[in-house]
Amino acid sequence: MKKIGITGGIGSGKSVVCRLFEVLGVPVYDSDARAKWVMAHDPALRAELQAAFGAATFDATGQLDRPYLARLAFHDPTQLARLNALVHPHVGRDFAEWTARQAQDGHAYVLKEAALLYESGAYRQLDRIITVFAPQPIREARVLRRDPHRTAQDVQAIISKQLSEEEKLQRADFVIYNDDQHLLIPQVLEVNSEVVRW
Ligand SMILES: CC(C)(COP(=O)(O)OP(=O)(O)OC[C@H]1O[C@@H](n2cnc3c(N)ncnc32)[C@H](O)[C@@H]1O)[C@@H](O)C(=O)NCCC(=O)NCCS
Ligand SMILES: Nc1ncnc2c1ncn2[C@@H]1O[C@H](COP(=O)(O)OP(=O)(O)OP(=O)(O)O)[C@@H](O)[C@H]1O
Repeated sequence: MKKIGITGGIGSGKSVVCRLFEVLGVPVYDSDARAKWVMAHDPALRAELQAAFGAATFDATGQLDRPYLARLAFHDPTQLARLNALVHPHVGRDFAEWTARQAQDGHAYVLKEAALLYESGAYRQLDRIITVFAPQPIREARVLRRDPHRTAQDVQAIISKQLSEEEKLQRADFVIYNDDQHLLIPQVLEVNSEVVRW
């Protein structure tokens, strides 16, 4: 079974594009959601996070304090590198287990959706990569609409922690343009046929 990565900067529209692939019956692994899940549920990881980032990492009810971690990680490269080093190996293992389960259902391919496929090294587990592209002003506007708690400065700080779109475009096997100029569905159908054919 082929393993295809789908990446793109914050607000590029990865999740929207993945919903279209799901309509075609393609299983999608959502790295962001799974990272959130392991951080909430894996006792060893919770202990490691608390040791690395202090008692404030979890609130009084035991929930991960995401705004606290976002302030630390998205404004300090050392803290972000520590967080990534703790979380990404868990996501890599979780993806391998998930993929093994999907293989039993006879799918031609699965998708792994992640903002950080190259940065995390996850691309090495994958056969081909799709990049979803949108220009930065459009991405910023989308994220500010979607996440009212973030400021333009927050979004720019996150963008500065991600690989440039130019590099993602250069390294991609397929590009889907989600720039308000191109239609998404025909592009998804085209990529799907190429992946199935190859
Ligand atoms: C720092 C955290 C707690 C902030 O949580 P918050 O709810 O504010 O943001 P959320 O998780 O929804 O992320 C928003 C967007 O930021 C970007 N982003 C997330 N993590 C990272 C990262 N490590 N580096 C660069 N960009 C990132 C993505 O585009 C993401 O969709 C959270 O992002 C986190 O735990 N990140 C580390 C895990 C990770 O790398 N996840 C991304 C894919 S595996
Ligand atoms: N073509 C589009 N037209 C209008 N709105 C869009 C379009 N594509 C995405 N959006 C909206 O922009 C926002 C960002 O899209 P989405 O959540 O899919 O991005 P993402 O790449 O998954 O971002 P992140 O890295 O933050 O997870 C969402 O609110 C989504 O509904």
